[in-house]
Amino acid sequence: MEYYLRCIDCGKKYEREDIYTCECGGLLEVAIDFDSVEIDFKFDGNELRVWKYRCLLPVKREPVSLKEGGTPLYHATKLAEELGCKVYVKHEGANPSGSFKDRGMTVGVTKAIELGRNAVACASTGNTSASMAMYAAKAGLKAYVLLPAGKVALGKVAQALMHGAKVIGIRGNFDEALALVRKISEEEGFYLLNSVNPFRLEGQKTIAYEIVDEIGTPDRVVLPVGNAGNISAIYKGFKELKELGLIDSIPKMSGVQAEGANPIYKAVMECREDIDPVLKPETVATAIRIGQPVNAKKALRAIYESNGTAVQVSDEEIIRAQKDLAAKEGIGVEPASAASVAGLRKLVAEGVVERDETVVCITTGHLLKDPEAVIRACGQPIEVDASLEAIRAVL
Ligand SMILES: Cc1ncc(COP(=O)(O)O)c(C=O)c1O
Ligand SMILES: N[C@@H](CCOP(=O)(O)O)C(=O)O
Repeated sequence: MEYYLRCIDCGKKYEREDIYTCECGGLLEVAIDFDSVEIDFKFDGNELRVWKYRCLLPVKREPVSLKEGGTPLYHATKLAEELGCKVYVKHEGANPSGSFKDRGMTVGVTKAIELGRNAVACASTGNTSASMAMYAAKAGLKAYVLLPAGKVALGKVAQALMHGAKVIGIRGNFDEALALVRKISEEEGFYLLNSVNPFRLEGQKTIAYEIVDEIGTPDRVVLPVGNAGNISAIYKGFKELKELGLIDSIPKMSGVQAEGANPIYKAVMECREDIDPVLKPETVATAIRIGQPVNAKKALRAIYESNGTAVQVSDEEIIRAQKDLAAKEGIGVEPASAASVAGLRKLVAEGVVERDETVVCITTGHLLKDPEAVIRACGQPIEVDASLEAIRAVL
């Protein structure tokens, strides 16, 4: 498969692969030469995993893989009953490190090795660091992580530490950490694995491929938006399938943000092509506590070109959706992931989603990522004396 990097703003093409942005400052995307592609997979719902679609992934060597992808797509019957549309939940929390980031990291870390790098780096609200540390460990690379100190869920910090990353908390927010890691990576020659890296997003586009593989093209995909890489990647995946003649339509890409971290939502409401940063983002969904999404332009194009939309939800709505997914559908997700269902509820209430639509909500991370949020939402377990009487009294 032939491909090159192309600037989404000025269109400049690059054969070299060791860059993240264009000379003009624009974001880069991997442009595939479709005439050179030989499709060697079937959409038959079988053997789902990222590397099933290798003929559409821009790597040349054997991938660094931990068997990512192939995540369950649940028919959420109780939510469907409540909302009056057909609802599926694609649970990305079932990936090896517990989030969708693994799809990106398997490609990104493979590219790091192709480019001869021995160290990778990222800024993170948690999941990117957990995933990068895991894949760096598998590949034998050094891993450096910058986190907003005290603002990352404990499960994610634990993963990054245990997989051997050097974890540095900064007294600042995620957006500041990202600006710093971009500079330090350039100075030190670290391979940057945030979603500004176009190769990482290539792995994440396989979410679209897997959805089509299992149920065909849905009418709408609803997902949480933070740094805005995932919505851009999934849209790219659907768009490629359409350009290859493998599907006829593209789902309406619908992004959900927390009220306290909502730059994409605000831009969509004002029909703008770029954002005004939110300088002090705040939400219980720490994974999407991001005020200046690096992929804003790509995400806004994905939303407009697919006739999608954006919606904002409150922290209370997020926690209610998290509890409902867990208690009514048996799907355990972290708060940011539940934003997808909270957002779908709002879109149905506002009449944006039509009753006969087939909707896929992406739940991006596992419940166990953020145990402290669970205790805040559900309280501590009851403690009683070790006797049957005491137990019966609280049943
Ligand atoms: C669990 C979870 N959900 C959603 C997001 C948002 O994804 P994106 O940054 O690609 O918009 C992130 C991280 O960014 C995340 O960790
Ligand atoms: N939620 C993210 C934030 C960083 O996003 P990225 O996609 O640019 O790596 C995280 O898990 O750190």
